[in-house]
This record gives sequence, C-alpha cells and structure tokens, in this order.
Amino acid sequence: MRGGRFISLEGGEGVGKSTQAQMLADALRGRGLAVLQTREPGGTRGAEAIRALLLDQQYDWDASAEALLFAAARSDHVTRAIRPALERGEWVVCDRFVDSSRAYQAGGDDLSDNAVLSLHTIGSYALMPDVTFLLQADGAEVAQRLAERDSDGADRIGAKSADYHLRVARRFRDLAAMDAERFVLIDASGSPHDVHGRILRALAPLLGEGG
Ligand SMILES: Nc1ncnc2c1ncn2[C@@H]1O[C@H](COP(=O)(O)OP(=O)(O)OP(=O)(O)O)[C@@H](O)[C@H]1O
Ligand SMILES: Cc1cn([C@H]2C[C@H](O)[C@@H](COP(=O)(O)O)O2)c(=O)[nH]c1=O
Repeated sequence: MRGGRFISLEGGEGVGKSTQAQMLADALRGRGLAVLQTREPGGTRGAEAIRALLLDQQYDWDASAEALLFAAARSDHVTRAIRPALERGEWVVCDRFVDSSRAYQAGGDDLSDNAVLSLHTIGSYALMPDVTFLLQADGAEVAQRLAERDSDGADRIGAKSADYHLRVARRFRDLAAMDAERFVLIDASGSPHDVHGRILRALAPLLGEGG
C-alpha cells in the first residue's frame, strides 16, 4: 500500500517556496511521517551539477537546450531520489517540479507544453505530484523580498526580463486553472507563519485531519 504523497511547491521567483517547503517538511515530520525534502533543479549529485550549469550567467543556453537540461536533471532526481522515496512510503516535498518547466521553458520561452511533457515522459515516467501548491503574492512585496535576498545579483533565469517573468506567472495561472484537482492556489502574502497555516489547512484532508 502506498503511504506517502508527492507534494510540489510552485510559483515565481522569491514568492516563498523554499521557506514553505522547509516549514511543511518539518510539520509533516512532526506528525511522525518520513519526508524527503528536495528541490529542482537538483536533489541528487548529478542534478545539482546540472543546476550549476543552468543557473550560471556565463552560459547562454537556448530554449531547447535549457529544457533538455532541466529534463535531464529531473530524470536523475526522479529515478534516484523521488521514486525510491515514494516506494518506501515516504512523503516527498519538492521545491519546484515539472510545472516549472511548463511555465518557464514553455510559457516564458515558446516551446510547446507538449514538448515539455514529452521530455517528462521520456525522462521521468510522466510522474506527477499528488498536490501542487501554487504560491502567489503581490509583485511589490516579492520584489522587496528579492532585493534583500539577492543583493549580490540574481541567477541566470531570475535575471531574465520582466516580460519573461510575466509570461511565466500567466502560464502558472493557466496550468492551475486547467488542473484544478491537483493545484491549490495559496495566497503567499503575510508572514511565513500565515502562509504555512494556509498550506496546512489545504492539506488537512490528505493528512486525515478533516477540513
Ligand atoms: N512570507 C514571507 N514574508 C516575508 N519574507 C519572506 C516570506 N517568505 C519568504 N520570505 C523571504 O523572502 C526571500 C525569498 O524566499 P524563498 O527563498 O523562500 O522564496 P523562493 O520562492 O524559494 O525563491 P526562489 O524561487 O527565487 O528560490 C527569502 O529571503 C525569505 O527569507
Ligand atoms: C525546476 C525548474 C526551475 N526553473 C528555474 C526557476 C528559477 O529561476 C531557477 C531555480 O532557482 P530556485 O531559486 O531554486 O527557484 O530555475 C526553470 O526554469 N525550469 C524548471 O523546470
């Protein structure tokens, strides 16, 4: 019997995914559950090496090469870390997953959603999360957070144009609207504690806690 669940956190730059992934993993562990907390791109030695290539400003990957590299990193991550954890019955909390490729490489650039999903089928068994929390917050609030966090500069993708990031945000919203069973929209404004409370309330049915 499968005990664990696969949860992804998605959204634009600096909206609070990593903060919430940590708080959620801690809350699940506090309930006695075994949790793999991980991130994309990354989560395995090979995928972290690909992450460094993808985010380093010295490389100028075109859209196809970028999508292939994200898919290769995800393939290693799914095969070596995520699937084995789910098979052991663990919960997986993943900071970004394939919806980021759909929003950034397809929505931000102009690859098709089908192309990204085909790479996901080839590389990662078309594995999808059980629940995806899409964090959304006011642009000015997020810009303030990023100014404080990234005072020494954004990474290669974070540094893309404002128009690019608007297309990404729009695509995230479209994906959520197309798959309302899996996506849960989370208001990511307010304190980390407030946002965490919203996520836990949304997860309560899956945790058998009513609500
Ligand atoms: N609710 C919040 N209120 C204020 N600051 C926050 C909140 N959540 C996170 N932060 C801060 O904002 C910054 C970005 O948060 P975090 O790294 O969690 O976002 P992220 O979505 O994972 O970003 P990225 O996609 O760029 O990695 C961090 O400095 C973090 O401490
Ligand atoms: C998984 C994934 C990520 N990206 C982008 C989104 C961010 O700009 C970086 C990752 O940095 P973070 O600080 O860890 O959020 O990579 C992407 O374009 N496509 C993807 O599939």
